[in-house]
Amino acid sequence: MVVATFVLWHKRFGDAQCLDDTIPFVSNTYQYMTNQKRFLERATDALKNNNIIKFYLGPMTVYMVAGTRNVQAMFRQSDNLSSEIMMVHLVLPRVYGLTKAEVARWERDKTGRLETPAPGTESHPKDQRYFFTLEHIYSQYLKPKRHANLLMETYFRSFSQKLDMLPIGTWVDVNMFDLCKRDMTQSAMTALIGPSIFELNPDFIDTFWEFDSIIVFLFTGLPSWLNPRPRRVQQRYFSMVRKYLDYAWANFDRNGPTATADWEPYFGARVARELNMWFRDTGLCEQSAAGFLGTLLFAENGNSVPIATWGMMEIIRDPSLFEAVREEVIQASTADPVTGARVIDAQKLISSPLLQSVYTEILRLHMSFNPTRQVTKPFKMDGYTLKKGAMVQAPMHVAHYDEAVWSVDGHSASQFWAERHVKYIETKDQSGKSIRKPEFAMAGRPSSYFPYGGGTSLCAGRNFAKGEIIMTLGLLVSKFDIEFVAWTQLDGSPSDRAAQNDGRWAGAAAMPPDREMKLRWKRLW
Ligand code: HEM
Repeated sequence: MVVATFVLWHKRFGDAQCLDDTIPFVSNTYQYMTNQKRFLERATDALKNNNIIKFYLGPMTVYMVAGTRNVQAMFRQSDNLSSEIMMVHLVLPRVYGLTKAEVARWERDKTGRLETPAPGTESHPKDQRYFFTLEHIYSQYLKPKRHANLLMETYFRSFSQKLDMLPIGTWVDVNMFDLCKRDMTQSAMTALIGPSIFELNPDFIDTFWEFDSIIVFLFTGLPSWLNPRPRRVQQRYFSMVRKYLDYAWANFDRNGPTATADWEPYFGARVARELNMWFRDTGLCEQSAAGFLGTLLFAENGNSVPIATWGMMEIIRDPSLFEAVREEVIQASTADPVTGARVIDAQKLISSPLLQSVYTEILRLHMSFNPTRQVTKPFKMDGYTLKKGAMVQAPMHVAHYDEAVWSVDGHSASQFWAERHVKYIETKDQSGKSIRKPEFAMAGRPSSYFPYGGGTSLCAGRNFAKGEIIMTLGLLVSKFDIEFVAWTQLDGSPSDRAAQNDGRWAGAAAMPPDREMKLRWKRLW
């Protein structure tokens, strides 16, 4: 009764409840920047009693929201919330490394991402509508199924070729996470930007994963004198991308027949080429173009690779799941009667119920990103007035682990359960015999599941990512007999437990496994 009266009083008079802050304005800020995992645990507890809480990040007010209506409101297109301001103030200068003058050009663009400029901005020059043009290139050349499928095919060809170099019938020791980090990443990058970046920079993959490990620090904006490593790694990584761009421009013929090809070796897929041509035409300096492209490579691999690794780890540790997944691959493929080599029907595999369920589970449990918007006009959410200038975040971790939404039949929300999203339908086969047919059906509310974010900044690569992840799982499970050997620390030393989410990535991206899985495998075809 007392709590209810307190909540009603707060709603009636305005502001959301504050998250405890031992030293006001300092403790929460420090924990948010240095231990996001613990911060999110505290926020999750607080959000159990209230669908909106408030805290301060330095001088900035931040609202964290949960619950169907609030999450939907946050992703809805509206004049009250913007994702562009954050991009201008945090992402472009800190992560992409754009110069001040370039950031200022993006800042002047208030027209939004939609085709029709935001009201009152109609006179802004069309060739300076940067957010819209970026969105337009993704909408034309990355999001559509046709382009996502082309990327997936190139990825799959390259990844298969790497596996085909292993001898047939011989047991080989493998570290699962390490293999995905190397071979998936190289194949996905080749599909997106072509192969030359690896020829020009032999240690590009290692540098990329080093960049992946410091990107959170770039976001938080800790000054370089306090922590110089992130900036150093960023510069080293972007100069490798820059070297690649210089080479690609020196060899690519913009007026030649490959300028509009689906894929060519210098710039790779059409989306990467269109982006690079636009960077050049719009006067973005070479180092900033490298920042853009380097960050796109992070978007492409920083989530897909750890997520696919989790998928393999779950499948390998459960032999009956391994067999069931292999059976689905057999159903979705044809085999050469002599060599046993399989031709997998990608579209059929991607719509297989069990694999889709596994894919949904691993994204639910391991993706942890806080989609963020900034309040441009005060407005009401869940009875509270959100102040202009404040940030609003919907931490997906809170929604994805909500027991009330995801817990079923004794399988708690925090547990991986491969069949959580499979429903069995009673039907009849051709002979009229009753059969139970599995179908994919999301077990919880869609508004409690948003691994790809939502609204206008919904992940542009999600169609490619889904195909890439499911095809990787299907290929590995059908191509190899696999035996689990041991869990180890990431440096190879023994571990007394299985992998868990590495909390250093909490709130920022997919949380990778904090342990390696050692295994033996034997190629079958
Ligand atoms: C498991 C895989 C992936 C996950 C979970 C994922 C998730 C996300 C999330 C959460 C966002 C931010 C959305 C927001 O701010 O509301 C995002 C943005 C983005 N992602 Fe992905 N992503 C994945 C794979 C990919 C791939 C393979 C690509 C391909 C290049 C890609 C390209 C992008 C781009 C370009 C954006 C920026 C979109 C924009 O601001 O308009 N992502 N992704």
